[in-house]
Amino acid sequence: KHEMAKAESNVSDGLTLELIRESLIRQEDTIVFSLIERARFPLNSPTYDKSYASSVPGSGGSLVEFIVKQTEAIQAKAGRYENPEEHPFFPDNLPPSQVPPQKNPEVLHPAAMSVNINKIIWDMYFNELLPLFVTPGDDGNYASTAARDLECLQALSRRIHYGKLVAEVKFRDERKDYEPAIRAQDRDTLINLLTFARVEEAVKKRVEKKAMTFGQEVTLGDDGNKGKYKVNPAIVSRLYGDWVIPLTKDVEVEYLLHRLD
Ligand SMILES: O=C(O)C(=O)C[C@]1(C(=O)O)C=C[C@@H](O)C=C1
Repeated sequence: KHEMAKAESNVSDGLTLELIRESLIRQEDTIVFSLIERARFPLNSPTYDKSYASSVPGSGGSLVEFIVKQTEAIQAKAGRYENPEEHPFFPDNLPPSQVPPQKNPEVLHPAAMSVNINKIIWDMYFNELLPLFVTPGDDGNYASTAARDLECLQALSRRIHYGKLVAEVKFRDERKDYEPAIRAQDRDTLINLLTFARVEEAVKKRVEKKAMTFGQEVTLGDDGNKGKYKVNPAIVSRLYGDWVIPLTKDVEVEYLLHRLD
């Protein structure tokens, strides 16, 4: 199947829309599982409270900011952000990679480097999404809570910034259609070109089903827990419909606008 997809593509590096969509589908598993893991804890609002962590040296903000900045610094040294699929939430003052450079194939246009919408993802996650899928309350597990938040943020960020690869392959496949719109810097036409409404509907239905499947209570014996899920499947579908897909499309448009620079 993969070989066929490759053969159909005129692209030398084997990048095809079909392969990229397979990766997006696989990443749905990671996102749904990371939400389930976060939902084990209640909101735990001190995790996000600037006064709670103010005595932690170098936190400069909340406990979650401290965990994310420190983790990103370690991962930067290990070469994580040399990979074009990874984007830091706090790109300023990250230490350089200390591992030998990897030979990542140059798939994307160099302008891709400047597209990072993690600030928007951060605000969406904490202000809109989190209150929808965790229970209110406080069990004191703030460090674990922050670690789970980081996993959700990284999974969402990777998926949304995959829009760069999606856009690149669409551009190569339909250059004649995309070039005039890019020259005219015409966002509306670009959005129309890159939108597949039926694919979006399928994505939303599939993530809802994954939330039901992965988030069910597994018991031996009676089915007293039937219909109870660890994360509300309707909210996972809404996460995709309201945020993940629109933000992926924003990344696609931003990337395409600079594709001919
Ligand atoms: O699969 C694509 O073609 C994408 O561009 C990805 C995606 C998505 O975010 O799931 C975004 C826009 C399309 O309308 C369909 C799906």
